[in-house]
Amino acid sequence: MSLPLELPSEERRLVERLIEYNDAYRRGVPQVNDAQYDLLVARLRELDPEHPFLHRVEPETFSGKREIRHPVPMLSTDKAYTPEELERFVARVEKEAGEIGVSEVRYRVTPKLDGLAGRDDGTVFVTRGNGESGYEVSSAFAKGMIPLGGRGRGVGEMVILQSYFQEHLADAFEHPRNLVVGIVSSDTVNEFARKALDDEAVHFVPYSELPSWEGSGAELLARMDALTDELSGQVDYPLDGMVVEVVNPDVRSSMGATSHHYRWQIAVKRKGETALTVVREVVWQVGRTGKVTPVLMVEPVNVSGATIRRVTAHNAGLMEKKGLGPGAQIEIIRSGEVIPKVEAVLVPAPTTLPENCPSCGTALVRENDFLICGNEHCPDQVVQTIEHWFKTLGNADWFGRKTVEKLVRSGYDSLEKVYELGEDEFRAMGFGPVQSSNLAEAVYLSRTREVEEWRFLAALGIEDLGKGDSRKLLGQFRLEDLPEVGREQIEAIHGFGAITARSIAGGLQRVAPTLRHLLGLGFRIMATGAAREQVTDSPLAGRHVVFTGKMRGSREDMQEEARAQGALVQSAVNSKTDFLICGENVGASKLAKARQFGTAILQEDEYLRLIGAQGQ
Ligand SMILES: NC(=O)c1ccc[n+]([C@@H]2O[C@H](COP(=O)([O-])OP(=O)(O)OC[C@H]3O[C@@H](n4cnc5c(N)ncnc54)[C@H](O)[C@@H]3O)[C@@H](O)[C@H]2O)c1
Ligand SMILES: [Zn+2]
Repeated sequence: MSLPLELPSEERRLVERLIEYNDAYRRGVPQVNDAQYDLLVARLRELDPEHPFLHRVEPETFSGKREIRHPVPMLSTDKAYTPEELERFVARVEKEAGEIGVSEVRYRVTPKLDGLAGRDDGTVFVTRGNGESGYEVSSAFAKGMIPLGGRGRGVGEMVILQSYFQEHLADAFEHPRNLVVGIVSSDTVNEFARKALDDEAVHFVPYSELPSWEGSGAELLARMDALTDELSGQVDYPLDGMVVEVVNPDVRSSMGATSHHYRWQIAVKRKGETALTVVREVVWQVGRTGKVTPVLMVEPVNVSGATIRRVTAHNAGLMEKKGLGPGAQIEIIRSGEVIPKVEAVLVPAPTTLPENCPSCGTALVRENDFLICGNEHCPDQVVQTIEHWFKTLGNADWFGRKTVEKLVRSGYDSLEKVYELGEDEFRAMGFGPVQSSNLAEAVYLSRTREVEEWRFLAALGIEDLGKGDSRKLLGQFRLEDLPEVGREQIEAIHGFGAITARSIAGGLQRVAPTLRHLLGLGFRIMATGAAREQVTDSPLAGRHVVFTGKMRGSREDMQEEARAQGALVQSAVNSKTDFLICGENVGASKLAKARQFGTAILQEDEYLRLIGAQGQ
């Protein structure tokens, strides 16, 4: 067992962040977009090309599901972002083929589906997991996922029809993958997912069912762009490039695999595809913090396999400067995200800015490039605040956009009011009996399940105060003291500039009554803040710990002490658990689980010595 006693370095922080982002992404609640994530991965490769994180499949974990080993590993893919990188791949293949005496190598190209990978052997259906073993999600078919071509067709991808997503779900979900993950990972499915399943829009597509092209390396290199267009046009699923692979079995087996990808396979990604279109109409939307921003409704156009109707244009200033009014001809770019951006304006058109808030009619105020609605009871802002709260807390599902809109329309237009809601109130608003009971349960769970202090703070949705800055702030101040913290005190913390400090201080004052009210409701908040920051040199700092069996002392006290030393105390062992601390009469299954996950197992005495050695 190696103890985490070295000082935190950029590299370690970076890896911790990557692990957290990857985990969130695999759970269907990404915290950053793919391009941002890939940048961090590139930075790690620069710092330490040999880092283990870069040489394994980025794992996904679904709790409460049976783990099943794959007969052959399900690996990630190597990536080529430029034609040169693809040329180098072909050169590597041809060299290897030459060495084993194969003169004619065939390549196959298929669209790279952007969903959740799975393997269906006809009896059980398993996710990719960590590549070696995955989680059984056979129930997905009973829920209504359609196995394309029937059961038992091997590896493939769980996806939702792209046109269906654009039409019915693009407003409620950032990415179709998040919805698919939601369907397979939890026992219940939300209202959107239920409808998508009923409408037969959620599929498991075996890779063997995909349209494909086959040819030589020279043809491949000459035609890659055209092939991408042709194949994209033949599928109605979200795509993330093309997969190029060697067909010849002998070349495949001689090239083999790394611990991360097969050497005979590569994903070809375009940096972002662009298309030309015309602005038809400008729709203004109110954001959570009152910013009123434009969405361009454009002449429908096809970009990387998806029909685009809406394009973000960021702010009022940009609308004026670039001339993005109705009739403007624009080049749009789509790089990973579902909603594309303006890349260039080829023929500008004048635009008029709205004077009143589209949601509540309040006169808008101009602040630099932005239009602001200053009404804190503005319905659109309140809806997003409540939605953001539940999404960020992440410990209770069910509060999607449609549901929250209904609450706000019924007068429950603040977090204070939402926490007064019980089953009867939900029914009175017109929710069905099952949904009412689920919603009441979710309100209860969100209050009683443990939540990290920084997450709680970030969930309040204060402008400029995301998760990272919430952590930093709580490293210096206690949550309950924050409303009294002034701009200068925030500015004094490393990493906060004058402008953000002022905006955060203002935001904290605005939410102070809500914060005090919520704290009074007795949330189970795990101190991750000021108290913990001082003990980062404890061997428990940031570690996931589970206590089990009969302890000599009180288990509650031991858990409390562990938390005080910065540990995250869990109730059950999972892949994240670092230490299992055992008292007497420990169940065999807990131990087996710990061994399976490589968790360090400590007896009570050993543990006490470990933390006791600390202060010396
Ligand atoms: N936004 C975030 O927070 C975040 C976090 C982690 C990872 N990511 C993204 O995930 C990606 C890396 O993760 P990954 O390894 O899961 O994905 P990948 O992009 O490397 O893709 C590999 C997978 O593609 C699948 N696939 C789809 N179509 C296929 C086809 N036609 N043939 C063969 N295989 C096909 C396979 O199952 C394979 O496992 C990166 O693009 C990264 O940006 C994002
Ligand atoms: Zn408003």
